[in-house]
Amino acid sequence: MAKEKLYIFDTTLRDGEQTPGVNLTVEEKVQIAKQLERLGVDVIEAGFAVSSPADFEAIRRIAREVKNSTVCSLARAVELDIRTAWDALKEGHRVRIHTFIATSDIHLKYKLRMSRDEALKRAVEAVKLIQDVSEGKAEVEFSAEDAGRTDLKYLFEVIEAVIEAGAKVVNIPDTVGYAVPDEWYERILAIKENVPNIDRAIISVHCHNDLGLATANSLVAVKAGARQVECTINGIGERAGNAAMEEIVMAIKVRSDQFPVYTEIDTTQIYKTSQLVSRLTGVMISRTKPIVGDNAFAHESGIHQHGVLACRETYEIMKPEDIGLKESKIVLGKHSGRHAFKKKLEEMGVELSEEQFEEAFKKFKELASRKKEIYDVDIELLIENLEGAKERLYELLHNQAVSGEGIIPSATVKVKTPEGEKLGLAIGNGPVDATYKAIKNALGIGEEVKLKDFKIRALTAGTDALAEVYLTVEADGIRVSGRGVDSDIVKASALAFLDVLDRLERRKRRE
Ligand SMILES: CC(=O)SCCNC(=O)CCNC(=O)[C@H](O)C(C)(C)COP(=O)(O)OP(=O)(O)OC[C@H]1O[C@@H](n2cnc3c(N)ncnc32)[C@H](O)[C@@H]1OP(=O)(O)O
Ligand SMILES: CC(C)C(=O)C(=O)O
Ligand SMILES: [Mg+2]
Repeated sequence: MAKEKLYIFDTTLRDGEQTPGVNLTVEEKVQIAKQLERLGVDVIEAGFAVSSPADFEAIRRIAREVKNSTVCSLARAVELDIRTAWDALKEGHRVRIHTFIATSDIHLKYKLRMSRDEALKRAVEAVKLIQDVSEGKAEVEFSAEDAGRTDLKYLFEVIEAVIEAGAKVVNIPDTVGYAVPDEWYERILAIKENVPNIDRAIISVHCHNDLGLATANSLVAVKAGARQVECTINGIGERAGNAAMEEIVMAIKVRSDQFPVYTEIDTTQIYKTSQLVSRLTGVMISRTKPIVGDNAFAHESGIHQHGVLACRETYEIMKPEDIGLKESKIVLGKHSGRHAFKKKLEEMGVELSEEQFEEAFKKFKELASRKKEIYDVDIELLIENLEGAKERLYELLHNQAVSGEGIIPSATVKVKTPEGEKLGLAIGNGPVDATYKAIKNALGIGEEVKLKDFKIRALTAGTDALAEVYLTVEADGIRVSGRGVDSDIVKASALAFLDVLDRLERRKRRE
């Protein structure tokens, strides 16, 4: 059977922004909206126009600047909300007003203080008003807030009435994340089977994650007939958040055998979008978050690493490239085995006899039992110790860096090399940058050595702490890491850079 399209309605900029502690500027919202457009979402809910001048302006800008996704504003079943939403959207390409009213008895009684009949009437009036105010130019979506806890028969009546009034999308929210999958499937199926005019509208769902079931509930709803899902990037949103878009989209892609639908999301944009949203909202992504967490494509245990090295699919159900990541990670740690360790040595260009290898592996396991993260440089050091101490090619004889308010940062270094002492001078973006440039000048190194990673951490507490700098550079396709320790951060950085250059030179000679 031919698959049907599942519309992806992104509410990162509306429900996602309701995450406590999140407040995006207009510029940030526009930046995220453009990335959502590149990702290929069908609808961007850009905000709630009446709620603040900033939201109004963000919706107005997004409606004007986004061409390939429908832009939407939320509006209560209130005339001012609807008129304000239309004012914000009217210059847009394809726009939608999403109006809502709560339909559960608990919301009607305590929050809205309305009867069921009154709420139904307000819903119908709101749907009609959107069409009048926008002269039919805005698409109409209606949500029955707290539909998960609404009396089913009354819910059928509300949905039938709003469709009759002109709603083209009827959204069924599990506002408080109370539903469980079997029950939610039955509810959506019941709507499909009992609302007489349901074929004139798209059924949508909007699931919250209070019980960790938002993705599961969204997916069963699709099986029951929903053809729009509302979701957010990284699952951010009110309380425990909304259904995470990346999870829904990848579940439908990876398990296409299970779903009668496809999406038009460019999944290779997922990782980039997730990082952008995390950076701008300040909501960190848990390492174990499905799809986009740091560990989603990382393997630390020996048995898994062995499997993945032999055939990726043994432990990976999707490709990192599918979400826009370059590759999966083999992380060395205390659970790693010989296969992964050997692979790492190969990548580092290290060749060992069988005996040396066993010795190195033993030392690696000892180190990994004490240390949380094992960097390449830790392994380099381990191998060096195995082979006996080597004389260094470069030695830092002198370094001086000047920086401060109103001063152009500059540095001088003197380095002992096999060819004699070399002096370097440079200015830079800061004392460390100037020092690196000075070292490059002293050693005659150009742009071919590229800095790939720079980590600094305090080894001890207090302002006199020892600083440890870890550095990775790439040159001529070779990646090398180095380390430097000193109580002076600039000197620790210089030592790490010379360490890395030393290893790079040895590596080149070895190869
Ligand atoms: C489930 C959801 O996520 S719904 C969306 C939630 N998002 C937000 O609330 C964020 C933006 N909200 C806001 O900026 C403000 O709440 C505003 C501007 C919308 C309203 O502010 P205020 O007028 O000060 O009202 P307040 O927020 O205190 O109370 C909500 C009012 O809206 C009414 N209301 C709530 N939902 C609806 C609805 N769907 N249709 C009509 N009226 C509604 C409430 O009954 C209450 O009315 P009352 O003032 O007559 O008692
Ligand atoms: C406005 C509606 C759709 C909502 O966010 C909810 O019910 O959770
Ligand atoms: Mg919500």
